[in-house]
Amino acid sequence: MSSTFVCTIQGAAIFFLAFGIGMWVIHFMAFFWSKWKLHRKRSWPADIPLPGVSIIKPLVGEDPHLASNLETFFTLNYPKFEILFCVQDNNDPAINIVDKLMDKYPTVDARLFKGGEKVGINPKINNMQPAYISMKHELILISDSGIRMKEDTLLDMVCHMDDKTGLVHQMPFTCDRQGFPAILEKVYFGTSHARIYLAADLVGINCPTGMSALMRKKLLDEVGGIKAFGCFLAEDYFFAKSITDRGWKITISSQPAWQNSGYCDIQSFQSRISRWAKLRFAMVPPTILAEPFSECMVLGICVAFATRVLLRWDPIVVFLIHLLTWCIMDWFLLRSVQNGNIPFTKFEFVLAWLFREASAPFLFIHSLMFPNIHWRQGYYRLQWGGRVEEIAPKVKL
Ligand SMILES: CCCCCCCC/C=C\CCCCCCCC(=O)N[C@@H](CO)[C@H](O)/C=C/CCCCCCCCCCCCC
Ligand SMILES: O=c1ccn([C@@H]2O[C@H](COP(=O)(O)OP(=O)(O)O[C@H]3OC[C@@H](O)[C@H](O)[C@H]3O)[C@@H](O)[C@H]2O)c(=O)[nH]1
Repeated sequence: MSSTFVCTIQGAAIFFLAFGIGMWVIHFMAFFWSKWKLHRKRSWPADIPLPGVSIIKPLVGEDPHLASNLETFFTLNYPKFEILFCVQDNNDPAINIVDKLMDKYPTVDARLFKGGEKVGINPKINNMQPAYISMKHELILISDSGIRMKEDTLLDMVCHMDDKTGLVHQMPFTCDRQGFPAILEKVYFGTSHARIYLAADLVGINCPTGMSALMRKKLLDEVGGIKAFGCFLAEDYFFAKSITDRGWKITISSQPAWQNSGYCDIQSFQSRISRWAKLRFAMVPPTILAEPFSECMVLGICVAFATRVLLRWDPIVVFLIHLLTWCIMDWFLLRSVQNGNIPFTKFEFVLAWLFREASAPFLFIHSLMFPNIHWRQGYYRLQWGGRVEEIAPKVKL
């Protein structure tokens, strides 16, 4: 064997081992941060009045949980807020649900905006724009249609908005629902996704998902309002980037986001995760290189190879120990994020976990091979950097 070849193999082994150690550090950082940050109540100074919040709810169509999810916004325990529902289609079935809720809670300040306004490509921004220009409070909460609130969720978010903070976001998680797809979603959002999300929050890396984001409106107004972000599909990432670029902090709140969509199936879960991956690849291209190695199975193979080359350890044994310890760490992280009873057995957890971990590399390859995006009614092509253009719905996605 030539010495160049030996050096290359040893270099690769050292790289994989270092990456493996890095990922184990991330496991511990995420677990520590989940214990430190999540499910810990904060209070608001008694001598300062709570700021008003305009809650914008962009809606497209209905699902079996929509009415009960939306109702949780009418029963929030918060002194000063308005709810601004937005639908882009004048015949959207969500209109009926919103009308009924507004009749049921006449004392809650709520309005419905129909038709949106075309200010860019991002359909969610277009949908929200009319509400944005008529909102009246200093804080804006953008909250996706599938989100459910507890009575104190809004207060919890506002309590994290200190003088230096410009954006408070909720870490995505899920409500307890029945069936394997629901278990899979909870396992994903409580393990793999939570790990990176918490570690990123701990070290201040911009990693927010826009399903529930509370912001200072003046910070959006300073750069031209939400319409300035209409050229991006991942408006959430660029809201946060714009805010941190100006020296403000972003943080997660103590309650995770309670996603509770009435439609829960494996295919829509995977296409959503794949859509997010395509957004990340376009916005932050180094993730294309880093993500596969941050996945349990791929990293396990790499670490088994590395320890074989460097330490002569049995690769099968190393791989199996890696898998087992990763799975156990994930179970503890999930329990910490859930902060209560896990609504399924350990056997169901292992099944969902294995399914998710084994399918992750294939989803990654699929997302790279088919980079165009189908989101609700629209089809889009992403450019490097994250700008987007609309395309005809003819390409395989
Ligand atoms: C030895 C160190 C290895 C570090 C490897 C890290 C590899 C990154 C792996 C996965 C990234 C997953 C990010 C999950 C959250 C993002 C969810 C998402 O895609 N949301 C989009 C849709 O709402 C949103 O538009 C995207 C926002 C963020 C994109 C930026 C991702 C950068 C992630 C880098 C995290 C590094 C954390 C390191 C912590 C020490
Ligand atoms: O055409 C659309 C699509 C979506 N939306 C709204 O946008 C919100 C998020 O939509 P989905 O639930 O389909 O999508 P996701 O949960 O994957 O969204 C996530 O990824 C993309 C980001 O831009 C979002 O901010 C983030 O929440 C919903 O409230 C939906 O009603 C629109 O208003 N119009």
